[in-house]
Amino acid sequence: MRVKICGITKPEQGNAIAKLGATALGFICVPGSPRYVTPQQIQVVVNHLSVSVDRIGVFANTSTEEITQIVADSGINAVQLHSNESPEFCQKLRQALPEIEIIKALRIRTPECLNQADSYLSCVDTLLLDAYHRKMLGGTGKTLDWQRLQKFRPSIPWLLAGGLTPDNVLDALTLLEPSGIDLSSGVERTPGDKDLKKVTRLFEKLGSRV
Ligand SMILES: O=C(O)c1ccccc1N[C@@H]1O[C@H](COP(=O)(O)O)[C@@H](O)[C@H]1O
Repeated sequence: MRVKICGITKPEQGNAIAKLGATALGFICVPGSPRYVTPQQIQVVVNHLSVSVDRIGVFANTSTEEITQIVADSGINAVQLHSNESPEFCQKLRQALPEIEIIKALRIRTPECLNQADSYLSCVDTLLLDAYHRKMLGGTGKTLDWQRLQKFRPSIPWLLAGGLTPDNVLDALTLLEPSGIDLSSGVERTPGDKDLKKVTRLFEKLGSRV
């Protein structure tokens, strides 16, 4: 199972988290987020890594040109689209960046929102489900109603996000079988400052599932 730890801002924390077992690190490329990092800051974290992990840039309604530039400048190898990006936009991005994994996040406000997934299946590599928040795009700490996701079985891989913590992750995984999980605020002290004790506890809880 993939384990993405998102909102990395510090090189030593990124490397420690990768060594603890994360398969992906996430970098917030959304100005205004307390976890925002520049392409140059991402590059420093990437250069500091002593183990191989995916490096996922998180974007919100950013142009294909800007994403392409940030990919070139930062060393990320996957792009997570976390706002209202259309399937047409995803298709355009795929043409611009054929080698880069495209992850489309769906922020689930009502059970009907899950139906949106169908229109992205042919133009992205991976889906991600996050909880909807009226004022914040992500990193909210809000959980989804996992019971209601039990019928969500898309034909492409998907990641479960939204308010996961070392304490609740096994409850989620008892109900669901995502291809991976994504945690941010549940393993930090303050936004952008990861708590390595919480990350260690996460991997202890996950055990052989990783
Ligand atoms: O974390 C942010 O600040 C952020 C900003 C804009 C878009 C997405 C963001 N984070 C994403 O939020 C989810 C889960 O967060 P949490 O575990 O509930 O705190 C994750 O996919 C992040 O990539």
